[in-house]
Amino acid sequence: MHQSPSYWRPVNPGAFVHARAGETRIGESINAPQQWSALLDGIADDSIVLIGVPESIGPRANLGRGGAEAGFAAFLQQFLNMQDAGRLPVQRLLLGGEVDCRDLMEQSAHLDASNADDLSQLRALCEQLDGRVREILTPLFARGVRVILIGGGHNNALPLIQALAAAQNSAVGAVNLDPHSDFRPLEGRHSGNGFSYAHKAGLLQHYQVVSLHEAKNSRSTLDQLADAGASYVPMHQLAESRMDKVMAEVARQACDWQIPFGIELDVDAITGAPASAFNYTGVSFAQAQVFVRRLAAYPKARYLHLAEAAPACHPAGLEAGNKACGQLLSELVFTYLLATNQ
Ligand SMILES: N=CN[C@@H](CCC(=O)O)C(=O)O
Repeated sequence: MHQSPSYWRPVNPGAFVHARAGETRIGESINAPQQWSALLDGIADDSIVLIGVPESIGPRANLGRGGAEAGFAAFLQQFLNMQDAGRLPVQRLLLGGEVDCRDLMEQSAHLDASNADDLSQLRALCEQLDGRVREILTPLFARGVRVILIGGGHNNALPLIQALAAAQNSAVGAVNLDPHSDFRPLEGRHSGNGFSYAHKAGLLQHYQVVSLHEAKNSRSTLDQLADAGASYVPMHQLAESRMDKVMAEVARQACDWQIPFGIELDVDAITGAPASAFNYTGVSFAQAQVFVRRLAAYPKARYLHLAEAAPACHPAGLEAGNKACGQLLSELVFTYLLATNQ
């Protein structure tokens, strides 16, 4: 019997499925253990465990907008109602539940990031959340599985890196598709400094950002990034290059690291994707798929982190945002499943 992490909650796929006679929806066939011990026991050699973190404390503690708390539910609503027609490798997925963020979200609800005291409290709550995410992920990585984490804010990169490093007993790497480096100062935890905290702790040995926008990062952030030995492909260079060519080189470098690494994707990198930092001039969805596909093919790529999808940030409102986030996140999960299935 394995002790369940204090803040783990199973997801009941049946609550999302609209059944239709003669069809099998993914939510009807997916393995979604309702006990932590059953989740661990259900892990096979090629399993991929999918975990959600329904929170927006990190983005708000970074002076951004809320909404990312609903990204995981939008994904589940779409993905679990898609067909399991036996053609895509969905049977490798274990729906591994979610990190319980309800009490932290409640405590954060009245906090106003424009007030200094409230901002410190938001950052303290974000640090508490780090511990919960890390506690759930560490035993999963220790079992050798790949993880897909659907946020929540990009703050959850830190506990992902901490958990992978703890399970591997080594520093790790990360490749991030993001206009922002999230290498902001160590000013208290939020969605903009997951990688700088991980670097400071000696856990992030290699870091590369793809499609970084050189006017969406401060001078001090870019200087810190350079001092850390991290590299990036500027967004303005990407516009003149073919994504598959760029990613072949990025993936070759990640492979040369010879350490486990994570695939980080902030959906605000994608043009028109609902997110706190909504982007009208980002990469196309097809380019984001190339990013995931090229990296996921490597066995040392141990996780995919889909961060910052925030349905309420869609210009046409919540309903459109749920649809958009549900479809974007589902397709990125399919892309990852296919790329890791070779
Ligand atoms: N992870 C996102 N980082 C961006 C987000 C800004 C926002 O939420 O508006 C940053 O720190 O600049």
